[in-house]
Amino acid sequence: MKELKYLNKYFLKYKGRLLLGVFITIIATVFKLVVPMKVGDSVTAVKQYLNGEITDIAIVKHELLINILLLLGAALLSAFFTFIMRQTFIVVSRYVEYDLKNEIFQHYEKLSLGFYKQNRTGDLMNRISEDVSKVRMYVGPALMYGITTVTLFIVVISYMFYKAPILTLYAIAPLPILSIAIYKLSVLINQRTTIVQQYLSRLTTFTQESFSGIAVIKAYGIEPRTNTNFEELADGSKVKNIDLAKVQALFFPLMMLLIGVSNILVIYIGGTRYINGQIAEFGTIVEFLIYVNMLTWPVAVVGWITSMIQQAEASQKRINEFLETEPSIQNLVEESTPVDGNIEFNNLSFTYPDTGITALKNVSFTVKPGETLAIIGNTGSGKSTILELIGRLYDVKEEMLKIDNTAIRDLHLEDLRDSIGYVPQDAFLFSDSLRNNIRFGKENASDEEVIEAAKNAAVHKNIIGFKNGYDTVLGERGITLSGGQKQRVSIARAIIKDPQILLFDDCLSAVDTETEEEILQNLHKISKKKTTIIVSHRISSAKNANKIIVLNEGKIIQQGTHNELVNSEGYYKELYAKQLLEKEK
Ligand SMILES: Nc1ncnc2c1ncn2[C@@H]1O[C@H](COP(=O)(O)OP(=O)(O)OP(=O)(O)O)[C@@H](O)[C@H]1O
Repeated sequence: MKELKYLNKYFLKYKGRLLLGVFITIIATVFKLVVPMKVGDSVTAVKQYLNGEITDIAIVKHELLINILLLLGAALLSAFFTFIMRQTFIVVSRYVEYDLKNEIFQHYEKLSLGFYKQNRTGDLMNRISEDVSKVRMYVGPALMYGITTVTLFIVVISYMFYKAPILTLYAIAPLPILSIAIYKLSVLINQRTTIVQQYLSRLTTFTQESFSGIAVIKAYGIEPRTNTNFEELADGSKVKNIDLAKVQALFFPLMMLLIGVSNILVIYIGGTRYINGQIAEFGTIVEFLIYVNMLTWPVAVVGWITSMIQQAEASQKRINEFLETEPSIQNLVEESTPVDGNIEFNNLSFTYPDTGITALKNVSFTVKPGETLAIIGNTGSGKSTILELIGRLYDVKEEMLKIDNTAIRDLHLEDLRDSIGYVPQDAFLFSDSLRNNIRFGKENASDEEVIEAAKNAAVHKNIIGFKNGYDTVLGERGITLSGGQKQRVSIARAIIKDPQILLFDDCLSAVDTETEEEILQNLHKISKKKTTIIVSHRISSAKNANKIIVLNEGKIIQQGTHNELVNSEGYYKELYAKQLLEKEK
């Protein structure tokens, strides 16, 4: 229960509703008690008439009528209060589920990129959906049935002892066995359910990947292999589901068996004691039979509740693990720190904490507002890492990276990120309209602004060519757009933000050279007072930059302007010659 203590704050938040729930549960239970009482009284009255203890049939009829009315009233009231009881506990559990999901999601969003690299997306999703659902079972049904059971036990068993103590002992004797058996069965059911869920999630992942990668599957003609793999997984899932069904099938027969034993004991012991005169009223036996049946479900529920709590504890532990994870990148300043965009790398070396790969070694350069820096280099030479550090996705030593002469960690994190327009290498578009995908950079942007940004990113013509224009909804991961179109929508998103620093990570790789030229010219116009960094493999993207640095294995091996670099021996000149040759071919 240690982990579940985390939920106490929610119990406190909804204490009013919960207390009302407890109160209503008690009332509903008391009304439930009236039903067997009145059935017992009715049977006793009939028996007394048959024995000749009551001679006037009118008296018996009158008592039966009163009993029926009371019975009906009590049953209706009990049903009504049971309905209200569900409205309190189950509704609270839904509120808690909602709060907890929001809390987890908001916490996820605060966590640093490293966290997402270390944990699989499926796992993150499972904790926010599956685990929260299991925790809800503790807050809702487990609590509700727990309170109902305790109330019913106290009220019914006390009354039974009051009526016939010895008979009560016999009647309730099999109930603990039932509770333990149901508990054991529930544990088994849970174990098998977990396995079934694991199979299901493997099947879902496989199916999702197959559909996402359908183009590759078709191109390689591996549909038969994919079908076989699916069949194997589905077969495994089927076997585990059958295993689960077998133990589930035991649940009700086991319950019936033990109720049967209790009933036999009540009839036998009750009958014997009535004959011996140890029980005064015949109706007591009938009354007890109803009580035993009334108690059976709550007793079975004890086992179920126990396993529900165990599962919730395990789930809450997994949730707490993430909730207790602190974001490795934290905002350290209170006051607002507007950013001008003077970027300074000072002998910066950086090693990725998770892999230990040293991506940058003694890198130094400066870029000022109004300037464009181009970074050229082989794959894996550390170009993207430079951009990630400017966005403070990772921390470095204070003196190594400054913006506006202030260590990057001394800038307000929100101000820093607000001042950056970042276009990643792998353009990610949401399954939404093109307009909203561009607006993502500026939520309240007008249609004119969206069009202007799209024009600057040289994608406007493509967009208006679509039947629905800016309202074209993109499929999952923007599959309706070509690679180059996706890159340009992603550029438009950064442009519309109108940030002080623009970071382009090899985002023109999929556009032809003419379009590249058009975009670069537009960028030149709009970034007159901004700091721009363009990462590229192409000389054409870099040539007009104020400064170019060439990276190799994390080190700057050349720097200068295009003219300076083409006139000195080295990587840049060779690349230029190679790309010029390719263009002429
Ligand atoms: N998130 C990460 N965690 C650990 N190592 C990383 C991470 N990102 C990059 N690296 C490693 O750091 C090195 C530099 O990578 P980086 O992405 O900066 O290169 P790049 O020059 O941008 O390459 P490309 O042109 O292929 O995009 C590589 O060896 C890479 O494997």
